[in-house]
Amino acid sequence: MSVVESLNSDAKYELHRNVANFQPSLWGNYFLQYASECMEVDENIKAQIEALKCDMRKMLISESEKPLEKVHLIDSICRLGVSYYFEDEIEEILQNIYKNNVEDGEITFNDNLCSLSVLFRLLRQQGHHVSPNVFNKFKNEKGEFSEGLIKDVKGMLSLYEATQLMVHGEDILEKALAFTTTHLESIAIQSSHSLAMQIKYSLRQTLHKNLPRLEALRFISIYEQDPSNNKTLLVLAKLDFNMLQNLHQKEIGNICKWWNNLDVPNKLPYARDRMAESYLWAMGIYFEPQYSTARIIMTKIFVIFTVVDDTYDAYGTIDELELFTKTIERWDICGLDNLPDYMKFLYRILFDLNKEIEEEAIKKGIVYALNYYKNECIRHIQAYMAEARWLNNNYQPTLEEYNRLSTISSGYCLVINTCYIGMGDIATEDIFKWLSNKPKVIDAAIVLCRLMDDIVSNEFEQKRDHVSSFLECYMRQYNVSREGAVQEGQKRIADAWKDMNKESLMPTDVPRPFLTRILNLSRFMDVVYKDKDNFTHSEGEMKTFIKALLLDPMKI
Ligand SMILES: CC(C)=CCC/C(C)=C/COP(=O)(O)OP(=O)(O)O
Repeated sequence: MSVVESLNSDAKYELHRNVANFQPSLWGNYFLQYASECMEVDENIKAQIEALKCDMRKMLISESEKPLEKVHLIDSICRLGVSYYFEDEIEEILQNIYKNNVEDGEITFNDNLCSLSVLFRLLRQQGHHVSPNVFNKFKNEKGEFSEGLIKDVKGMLSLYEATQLMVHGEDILEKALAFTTTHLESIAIQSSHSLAMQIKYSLRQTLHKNLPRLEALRFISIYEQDPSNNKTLLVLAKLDFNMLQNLHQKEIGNICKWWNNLDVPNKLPYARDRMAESYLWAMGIYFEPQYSTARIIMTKIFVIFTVVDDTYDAYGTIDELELFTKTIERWDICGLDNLPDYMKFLYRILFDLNKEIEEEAIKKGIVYALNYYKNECIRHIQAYMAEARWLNNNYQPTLEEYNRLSTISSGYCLVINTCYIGMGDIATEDIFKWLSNKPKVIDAAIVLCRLMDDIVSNEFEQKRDHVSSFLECYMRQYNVSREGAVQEGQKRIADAWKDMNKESLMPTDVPRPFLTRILNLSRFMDVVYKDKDNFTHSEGEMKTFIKALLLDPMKI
């Protein structure tokens, strides 16, 4: 019996299935047109980029530029999305500034609010401990931020962006955040110039929490309008944007071909088909050319586990799910006979993905990573199963029970594990050991992911039978309103950002590229789950992001 026939026969026997009515994919096989065997970049473009990089490098290391001018240049390089070409130079320049112009954590430059805020943000971004006391000089005798600052809109905006790097206990940054938010909100309403547009954007999407590709896309158009821009840098950013877009198009094209051949949307029509959205998630983790294979594997993780999630959350019956879970625990392709056809099909897809990950780990010489991947995968599925049992038994978990399980079922432990495999042999066994001990930075990212998802998905999920989320558990346990629970969730999300910021300061537990992946995963949550679940309901902003990053080339 085919999978579709077996689905129809289920209907005849009226098995209780919990269907979620997800919208079909917006993209179908649109991306198939980009599928390509050749992943090489056009030689001519490569040469142009190389020449521009060379000029920029000379500018960066030249002695003539004043330190704060270099700080602004570095800021533009980062925001235009090309800092990955100049990592060593940027690190050295900021290191020198830190050595020469920071004493006991205090920045000794005496400059305007805008420059100091940019410098503070860049130093923190690079992991340097700098004190926010540098902003004390902008306070009045009452210890409040001086009203005179309101006229300095650029400075206010820069300070606002700098506050996003705050860690726990930084009262001055909390105050700066409240002060700048209030005033920027009113400036944005009153004013109509281009700065007002930037303010509106930043109030909704801060720089620190934005996905690097989206920031590059936006900042290129702002930088282009800036009369004092650096033309070499602007052209480099535009050419690089198109070069990356071209590579990303080929990757999503090849993934689309694989997905089409599997024919999942027809065979498992109950599940979300979010191939393009999954690619954006993977591209959010790493966009650089060297992560091409890693992006493809991560897209497959997201798109397949979305189907697995919908199988556990909605379609599968409890008996089928118990069988499926046991099959996963055996980690073997044998013994599928007991599974219904639709699950055999799903299991085979998952099995093939595991094989692909295994081959990649062997190729990269990091076979030790596989055991961690397997354990995480099984733990993740077992958490889905436990939630399905709760739902089946109408069990209402306590907040502690919910937190324990839902942080595993969020999938972020599995996602982080797999994305490290894609980083190759810099991912030593110690990195996986560190990860399996759930360090604070991982914990923070997982809590953030769980809560952001729960806050925005809650209403849609509760339309069908769905296990309690953080909101229900918190409301029950503390007898508070939904609003009160949302507020508590938001406070925990803000705390999680502070933890992540703190854990990213030197000395870090692991090299920075591993922290960048976690930061990017959290950024994806901020961009996509801020006020609705744009991954599931992908017709709005998500469609705009995909179109802007993967369809529309940049005009040079
Ligand atoms: C492994 C991962 C992260 C896969 C990504 C796909 C996915 C399950 C997204 C969240 O869906 P959801 O909002 O329905 O999730 P949940 O059921 O956990 O609330």
